[in-house]
This record gives sequence, C-alpha cells and structure tokens, in this order.
Amino acid sequence: MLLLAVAFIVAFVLLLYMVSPLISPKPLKLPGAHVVVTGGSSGIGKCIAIECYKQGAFITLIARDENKLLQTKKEIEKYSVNDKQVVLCISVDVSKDYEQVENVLKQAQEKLGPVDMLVNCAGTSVTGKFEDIEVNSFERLMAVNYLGSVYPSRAVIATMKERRMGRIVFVSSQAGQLGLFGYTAYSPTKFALRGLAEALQMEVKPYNIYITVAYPPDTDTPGFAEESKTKPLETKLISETSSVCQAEQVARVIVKDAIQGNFNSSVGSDGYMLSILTSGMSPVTSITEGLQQVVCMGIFRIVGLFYLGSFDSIVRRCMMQREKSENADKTE
Ligand SMILES: NC(=O)C1=CN([C@@H]2O[C@H](COP(=O)(O)OP(=O)(O)OC[C@H]3O[C@@H](n4cnc5c(N)ncnc54)[C@H](OP(=O)(O)O)[C@@H]3O)[C@@H](O)[C@H]2O)C=CC1
Ligand SMILES: CCCCCCCCCCCCCCCC(=O)[C@@H](N)CO
Repeated sequence: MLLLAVAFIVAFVLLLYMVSPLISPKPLKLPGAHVVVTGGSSGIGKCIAIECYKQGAFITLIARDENKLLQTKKEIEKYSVNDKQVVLCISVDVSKDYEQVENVLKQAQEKLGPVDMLVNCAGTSVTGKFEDIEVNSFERLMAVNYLGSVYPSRAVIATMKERRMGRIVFVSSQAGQLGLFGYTAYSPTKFALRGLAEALQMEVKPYNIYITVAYPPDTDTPGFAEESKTKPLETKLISETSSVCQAEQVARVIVKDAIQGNFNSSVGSDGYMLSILTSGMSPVTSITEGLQQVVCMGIFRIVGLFYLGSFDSIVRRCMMQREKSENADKTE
C-alpha cells in the first residue's frame, strides 16, 4: 500500500517534470517593448507604467481624463533610462464602444509598434449592501471592469497571435477570489476576469502568449480613498484583516509576474494563501507552483475556515449593534 503511494507520487512528479518545458514561458524583454496600460493615469496602473518605463519600455497610457493623463506622462518621463523612450497618452472610455477602442489601439501601434504587453488596469468600485446599491451600478461596474478589459484585449490579440508573442494582464482583486460583505456589485466583475483569463490562456498558449491575473489586496490609491468614503462598516472591519499595500509594491509584483508569464500574481501572505486555495483548474506555470498547490490547499482551507468564522461574527456584531441603536432611537 505504502509502496503504491510512493510510486504514485514519484510518477506524478516525473510527469510534472516531463511537461515542464511546455509550461515555463520565456521571460519578456521590457527594454524597447511597447506596453499599454489602461487606467495608467492613476494608482496601480500609474505605478505599473512607471515600473515598465524604468525598465526601458515605451508606454501608452489609456484613461478618460486628459489632464490627469498629461500630468502622469510628465511624472513618468522623469524616470527615463534612454532618450528614445516615449510616453503616449490616449483619452478614451474603455467600456463604451469597441470600435473606438480598436481605433485608438491601432493608432498607438502605428506610433510605437505592435503591443508587446497589455495591462488592463482601468477599473472602479462601488460598495454597499445589495439592496442599497443602485441597479445601474451593477451594469456600470460590469461594463468598466469586465468589458473594459475585454475590448482592449480583443483589439490586440490578432497581432499578438501573428507575432507569436505577447502578454496580457488582467487586474482582478482579492475580492475576485472570495466574495465579501459589501462587494456584491464589484466582486462578480473581478471573478469574471478570471473566467475570461482561463479560457483565453488555453486558446493563446500555443502562440506563445501568456496571460496574468493579478489579485491585489486593498492598495493605497486615489480609487481606494474614494471607495473608503462610502464603505459599510462590515466591509471595513473585514478588510482590516489584511493591511493596506503601497501601489508601488503591488505594481512591482505584477510587472515581475507578467514578464515571467505567470498566470497568477498575488501580494503578501494572505494573497499567497488565497491564490493557492482558489487555484482550482487554472493553468500552472511552474512545477514548484503546482507542487505548492497540491501540498498546501487542504491546510489553507483550514486557515480559511477560521477567517470565514471571524468574518461571520463581524457581520453578526454589526447587525446587532445597528438594531440596538435603532431601538434606542425609537424609544427616545
Ligand atoms: N486600490 C485597491 O484597493 C485595489 C484596486 N484593484 C483594482 O486595480 C485597478 C486600479 O485601481 P486603483 O489604482 O485603485 O484605481 P484609481 O481609481 O486610482 O485609477 C483608476 C484608473 O482607471 C481609469 N479609468 C476608470 N474608468 C475608466 C474608463 N471607463 N475608461 C478608461 N479608463 C478608466 C482612471 O482614469 P479616468 O477616471 O480619467 O478614466 C484611472 O486612470 C482597478 O481595476 C481596481 O479594481 C484591485 C484590488 C485592490
Ligand atoms: C487562507 C485564506 C486567507 C484569507 C484572507 C482574506 C483576507 C480578506 C481581505 C480582503 C480585502 C478585500 C480586497 C478588495 C480590494 C479591492 O479590490 C478594492 N479596494 C478596490 O478598490
């Protein structure tokens, strides 16, 4: 019996080793590469653009607000490593009209060459209780966070396939790995990116194109500050389980994983556990990653159950508090 188990494990490891040449992509070279960053004028997207620019890439920034774009362009240009580098700005809404997105990307490619890496970082959030969130917010978030990632990706994929190279990054969220109080409108848009990424990766892997899904924790950005203004208490308390990250740090990790062609990109120990725990049937990009998933998944589920218990008790406590203060108001 024991022998059989050992034989099975040895065979399994051998099998993993056999397919390893197929699953370890060659790193992308950033110097001289054309990197497009949607949502590149603020927060995580801006830091990703800076990180790539520092490594010698040519950058196209996409966002709506032209002033913010120009201001960011100036900021990024301070980090140039050679005098040929260019930062191009394009003002467009990534979620409105596919043809418009396709056109602006065509223009960007005429100026800076074919896109080597596309980072889909444009996104926004609305928090609140399910019944308090406006119905049109559900639609708007799906449009910006999901379709706003589909459109640019759809517009660059044909050229990437022709060139048999490329990277596409989807910026999801830890809230795209588990559903939490307050995120009924936001989480589904980030879960959707994972489904898109898995299906697309299977299609484009033979063309040497690699997809990365990033799952950042709460990160100190203008978007996060805005979100925090109206966040329910429950969401705040639950989120405090993990600390707020700096955008520079998150960006460094995302760029490193994208260059390497890792399917999964996470930050911090919570991020690591969540990614192992939710790896499901996602593609694996290294043997060590596969082995870590096999070994750790069960243990992390136990850890996760404790987290879920504490989240439930936060939600219950908040409800009781609220009822108490409502009753007090009534008797006054
Ligand atoms: N900060 C956080 O805590 C976390 C954020 N994330 C995700 O990371 C991404 C970036 O977040 P963060 O840096 O906080 O966001 P910010 O709000 O700071 O920046 C958002 C960027 O996206 C652009 N953008 C928004 N809507 C559109 C649109 N319709 N078309 C084109 N551009 C648009 C904005 O420019 P403009 O408004 O001018 O168009 C801006 O450049 C988002 O997808 C977010 O969901 C994930 C986990 C945690
Ligand atoms: C073993 C498992 C461990 C699990 C630990 C879980 C910790 C949960 C904290 C979740 C924080 C929510 C992040 C959402 C950020 C986001 O996308 C918005 N801020 C966007 O603006």
